[in-house]
This record gives sequence, C-alpha cells and structure tokens, in this order.
Amino acid sequence: MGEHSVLYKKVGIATAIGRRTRLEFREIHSKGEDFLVDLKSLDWVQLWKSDFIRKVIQTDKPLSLEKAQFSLTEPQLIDHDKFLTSIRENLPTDLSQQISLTLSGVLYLVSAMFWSVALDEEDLLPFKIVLSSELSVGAGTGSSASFSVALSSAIYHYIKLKASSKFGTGMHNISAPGFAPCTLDLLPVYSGFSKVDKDIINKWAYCIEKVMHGKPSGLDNTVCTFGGAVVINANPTDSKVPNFELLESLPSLRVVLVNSKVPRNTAVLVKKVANLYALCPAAMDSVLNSMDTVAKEFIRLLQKLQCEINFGKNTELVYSQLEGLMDIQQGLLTSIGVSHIRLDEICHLGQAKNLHFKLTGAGGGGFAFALIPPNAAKEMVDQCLLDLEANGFQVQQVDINAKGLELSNLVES
Ligand SMILES: Nc1ncnc2c1ncn2[C@@H]1O[C@H](COP(=O)(O)OP(=O)(O)OP(=O)(O)O)[C@@H](O)[C@H]1O
Ligand SMILES: C[C@@](O)(CCO)CC(=O)[O-]
Repeated sequence: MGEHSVLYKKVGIATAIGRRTRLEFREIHSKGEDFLVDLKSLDWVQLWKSDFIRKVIQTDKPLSLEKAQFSLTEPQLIDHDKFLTSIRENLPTDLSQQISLTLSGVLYLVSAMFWSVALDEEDLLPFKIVLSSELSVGAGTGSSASFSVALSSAIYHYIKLKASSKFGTGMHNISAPGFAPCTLDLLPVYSGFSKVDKDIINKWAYCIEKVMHGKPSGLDNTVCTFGGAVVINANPTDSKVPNFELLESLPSLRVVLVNSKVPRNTAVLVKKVANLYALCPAAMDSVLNSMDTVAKEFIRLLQKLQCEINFGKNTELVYSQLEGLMDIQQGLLTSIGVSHIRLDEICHLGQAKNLHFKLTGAGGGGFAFALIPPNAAKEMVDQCLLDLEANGFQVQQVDINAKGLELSNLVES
C-alpha cells in the first residue's frame, strides 16, 4: 500500500510474500575458467573471461568523495549514473532490455563490491552463479528487489568467507590499502546474516534497484532483506533519504494474488507519474496526500485487526474497512494512470463476488491482490477465482509476512 506515493515521501507498507528467489554460488577451483551467470528466469547464460572480470574489478570507480573514504560498507558513495554508463559500455548492445538490466546489475555488484577488498588475484577464483525465482519477472511483486538482494548477499558472503580464510577469524579490517577501513567480524562458520550484514547487503541491493528503475524508494529491497512487513516514511523528515521501520507483527491474512499477465516496466510507470506531476502539481499533491492518508489508515487498521484477533473479537468491521481502503487506493492509482484495462477487469470480477482487488507494485499490468476475510463465503470466493481463471487470469494464494534473506544448504565443492 502506497505504490508511487512512497516516491514522494508519503507513507507506505509492504510485506514479504512466500515466493522465493534462489541463488546458488559455487567457486570454480581453476583459475583459467570463465565466470558463469545462469539466469534461469530469463533463459540466459552469460560467460565472462577471468581477465575481463579482474579488469573491471580493478578499474577505479567514479565516487562522490575521495577513494580513501570508500569501502564495502559505503556503496552510496559511488557516482551511480557515471558508473552505470561505464558498466553498460561493457555489454553487447543487442541484448533484450531485461537481460541487459540484469547483467548490468551483476557486473555492477561484482566490479564494485570486490574493488575495495584486500583480496589478491590469486584469492579470487572464478565462480558460477545460478539464479532462479518463483516470482514472475517484472510483474509488480518485487522480482528485481529479490534478485538484487540474492546477488548482493551472495557476493558479500563470498567476500567474508575469502577474507576469513586470508585473515583468520575475529574482527579484521578487510579493506585494501588506499580505501577506508572496513572492519567486519569474520567467523569460522556462518549460519545466517547479522543485522550489520543485512544493512550492508541492503545498501548494495538498493544500488541494483536503481539500475532497474532509476529512482526506487528502497521499500522492496528492504522487505526482501529483512522479511516481514516494512513501513516507509513513517517519520516525516526533511531528509531526502526515506526511513524504514520493521513492523513487529502483522496479522496473518489470507491473500490472493492475480496475475493480469500484462507485461509492464516499473521505470516507465514511475516516469509516467512524474510527468503527470510536472503537468499538474497541485492536483497531484492532493492525490498523493490522499494516498498517504489511506496508507496510514491501512497500517492503523492492520494493528487494530491484530488486537481484535488477540482478544478474540469479531473482525468483520475491520476487514470491511481495510477493503474499503483498498478500493479507494485502487481508485487513486487509476486516477494517476497506473491501472490497466485488465487490472480493472480483475477489480470488476472481484466486486461481483465481494472481493476487493487492488494493483500491487508499479501497476500498468502485473499483479492485483485481494484479502479473503475469514467470514467470506467459500462458494463466492471459489466462484470468483474460477471466473478470474476463465477470463485468462492466473490466480495464486500466498503467505504474507514471510521470511527475508536466508543462507542455506552450504556445500563445499
Ligand atoms: N529472477 C530474475 N533473474 C534475473 N533478472 C531478474 C529476475 N527478477 C527480476 N529481474 C530483473 O528485474 C527486472 C524487473 O524489474 P521491475 O522492477 O520492472 O519488476 P518487479 O520488481 O517485478 O516489479 P515492482 O518493482 O513493481 O515490484 C527485469 O527486467 C530483470 O532485469
Ligand atoms: C512504484 C513503486 O512505488 C513500487 C514498486 O514495487 C516504486 C518504488 O517504491 O520504488
């Protein structure tokens, strides 16, 4: 709740859904091999020569401050646009936009994350990355954020493992001479990521979200990193940087996701809204303020719902209020041009059976979701889902408040 308006400092909330992106990372124990990136969702395998990867890592990166201020913990110091331009120059020009964006993201992280770390040529062996996802790519359920977090966490974890075999365990400065110190706690075995790790990973993932969309809010990558539910811009400040709060508890809601199967591009939709803002600022301010009110009310009602569940109270009214807010927000998003005729059809089919759908993500196609209140008549819900499928939509039930980043199945090769 709060799509688009969160980019204008308004409040929003997002939750992790139980659909995972998996990244398998394997070091290849032979120096001369190529680096390999297998993108299952895009049906693309990329090979890069070891010499090429070593060269892009060593090349100086454009920064907003001196190199002596930069380290693995400070990705925000990279002059993003200049760096991205240089990354793109290393890619063939005949790639599809999706593949080109993804490979730009991979090269960005590989070349910038290793740059400041004190690992010699012989420490860095070629590796193979295999990426697959249960999420539809580019459909409004945060696939790009999920990809960005998976990739930045894998490289970060690899750096820590390599650093611990070089420096030993304990607190060590892993920066190369000439860079700012980066002191990390290196452990013999890792079972997961600490809060410090997650904060660093999240910062790098945000850089890749910028590769994908230009000016993202950072909400999607924060949700993918930390899991659960995250509120953005809860504390109004003059800062340009949004603030994030992890919500302690969110009621367990039944949610149905419907795929309109209409492809869309987040960056294009964000630009469309920005253009409308430039044309009609006063009216847009008013719509964005309304979106802010709706999102705040939605969060307040979710908390109220949790209390009512705890006290065994009847939750019917709160569900109706939440659904009312979803209808209002869908109307506001439609008014700024980010719905789509197929999303409108989902909403109409839902209304006929008393389910209230709202688009999710940037809109323009992609997914819509509805809450299924506990008292909803099963036959009505089942019929609605059948009607949606009969009209060519894809329906799936999802868990919300799901886990974020996890490390699993570590196997030595
Ligand atoms: N599993 C994946 N493998 C490789 N690249 C991916 C994967 N998932 C997403 N991407 C990259 O992310 C881009 C989609 O980003 P986009 O922001 O448009 O979609 P989204 O994140 O699903 O939507 P939203 O930001 O509205 O939630 C794709 O073009 C592709 O470059
Ligand atoms: C449109 C938008 O609000 C939703 C993307 O999931 C963009 C963003 O938050 O970065």
